[in-house]
Amino acid sequence: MATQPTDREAGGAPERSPHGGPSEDRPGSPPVRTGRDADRLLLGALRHSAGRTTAICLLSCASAAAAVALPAVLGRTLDLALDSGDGPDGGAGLPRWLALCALLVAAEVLCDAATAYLTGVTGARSTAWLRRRGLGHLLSVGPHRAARFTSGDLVTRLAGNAAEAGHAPATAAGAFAALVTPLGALAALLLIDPWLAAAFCAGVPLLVLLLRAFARSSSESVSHYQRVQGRIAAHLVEALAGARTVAAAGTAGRERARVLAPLPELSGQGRRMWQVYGRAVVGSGVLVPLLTAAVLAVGGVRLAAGAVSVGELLAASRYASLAAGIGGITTQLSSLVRSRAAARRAAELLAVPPVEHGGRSLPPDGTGRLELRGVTAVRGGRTVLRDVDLTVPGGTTVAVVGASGSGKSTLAALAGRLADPDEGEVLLDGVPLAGLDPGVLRREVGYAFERPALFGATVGEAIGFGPREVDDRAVARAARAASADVFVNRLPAGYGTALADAPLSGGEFQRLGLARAFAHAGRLLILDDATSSLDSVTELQVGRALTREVRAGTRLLVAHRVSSAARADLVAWLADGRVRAVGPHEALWEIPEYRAVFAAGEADADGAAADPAGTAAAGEGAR
Ligand SMILES: Nc1ncnc2c1ncn2[C@@H]1O[C@H](COP(=O)(O)OP(=O)(O)OP(=O)(O)O)[C@@H](O)[C@H]1O
Repeated sequence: MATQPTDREAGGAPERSPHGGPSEDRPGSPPVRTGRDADRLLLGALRHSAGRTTAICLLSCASAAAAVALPAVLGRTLDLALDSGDGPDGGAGLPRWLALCALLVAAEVLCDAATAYLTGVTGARSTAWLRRRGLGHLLSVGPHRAARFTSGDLVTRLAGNAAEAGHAPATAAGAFAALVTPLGALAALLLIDPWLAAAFCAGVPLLVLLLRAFARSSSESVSHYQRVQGRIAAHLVEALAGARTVAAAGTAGRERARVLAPLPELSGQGRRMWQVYGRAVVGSGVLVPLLTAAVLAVGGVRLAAGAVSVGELLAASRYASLAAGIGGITTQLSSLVRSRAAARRAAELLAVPPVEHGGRSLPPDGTGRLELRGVTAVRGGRTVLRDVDLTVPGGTTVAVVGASGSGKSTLAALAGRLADPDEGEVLLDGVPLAGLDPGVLRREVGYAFERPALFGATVGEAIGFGPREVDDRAVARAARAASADVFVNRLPAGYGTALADAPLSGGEFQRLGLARAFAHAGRLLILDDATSSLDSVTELQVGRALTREVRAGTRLLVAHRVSSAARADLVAWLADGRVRAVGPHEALWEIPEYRAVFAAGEADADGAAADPAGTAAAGEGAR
């Protein structure tokens, strides 16, 4: 058995990395250049939202310009108001300057509101773009390669990490604009009086050092934090998938401890992040008032010397705070650091190479001849199948048998290209599967699994779900062949019953999976342990219907029961990573080791062993 239901359903024998991240020891693993890949991904997101990002930039710059102009206009207004007491014309133009002040305040507020709206929209759209790309890529790499990530880790990457990375374009635009205000304020200080600008600039190197240290330490702890989050999510998904086993074993406490084991590490990294952030905020919090005070002190001296007016001093004090606002860029920087770390995790997913397909078709008159030539498959560093040669003539049914763990599911996955062999090739009607057009491949090769995943809103849709459209009659026919029609008709709305409202037993679930495979049967149908939950009578009925009522073609059945092997035209017996023998069941039955394969699996081994033709099928024990 493969490690967990989803792997089994995917038909692959995925390799797991013990730490839940990408497996680095896999042969053929891509080199993960995630730093550069992350930047490329963020640039892609930026290009995707170029229009909105530019608008954010322009609006933020307009708001910054209004903020920078306001102190000068206020200063001028103050000077005019002070002058108005000196003579009858002293206050001329004051109302206009007051109106300009009001206009600038209104412009700043409106620009900020529009920026906030666009920032939200851009973040959401970029996140959606990243998620679509990630999900599309994940589906294109195939179940075997995707299995290097655990489900929980994938959810974290596609949900949380994509959202964090998706905010990068808007944050970058905001950060750029956040520089405009301090730089504009510095320029204004320079214009009012160069000494004021010089007083401010004396403290700038300290501010730069502070920001650099922050960016470095923050990046490291944020990456670590996100990795630990992914690990917790992976454990949680495993625990939820195994909830029944955990409850039955009474190990809920132990499971909770396992899921939450990385929590102290997460909390440590969280504290470190806050410490780094806190240090930066305190640093800039101390530096900013000091800079403002220095500018004001120099401004006071210059006022006394008559080099600046009272209004200009008022403007200078405001410009000093605006220029010191460069320290506030820590917030944007922190957000960008998080986005980049998150983009790195999303880029790891995108670095997995997609399955490459050819564009070839199959000969129209092909019968479904399947050939495995020199096929080797390595799983977890162990060679599960070694140099396997197997030919299944078109239109025949071959049962693949062997002890548990002998590689039956691995072979079934390779036969329909749910995974590629590490060496050798698989051909269908003479065409290598790797060269086939993906549409042709999925139309002509069908699968049913031990634990199928059902998609669609209703039971009927779940059966009809597949590479081609099937009408209601075909759905009903397939359900009949899979012995599913009786229980489906008993459901409140028959085939129209919502899947969520259909209480299904394991065997009924399996029969819906079989019905789906039958409805879409192409020239090769692979049933990987897909009847294991059926009682012997139903299994016999399904076996017969498969020959008579489903589109004729080649069948490859992973079988554990004597009766399944006995009904097949040929049996391929796997042992020690090789095909030990291929032949009719009756002929193989003469070999004691072959009989022993079933003796271990059959509850009524004695009866079964004495019945090579499997005619005691109705009495054989379910596995
Ligand atoms: N992801 C994986 N990492 C490491 N080893 C794996 C992985 N998947 C499968 N294997 C190993 O490959 C071997 C073959 O697995 P496979 O599922 O093909 O066996 P099987 O014959 O179908 O077994 P069963 O009859 O129990 O279902 C097993 O020893 C299994 O432990």
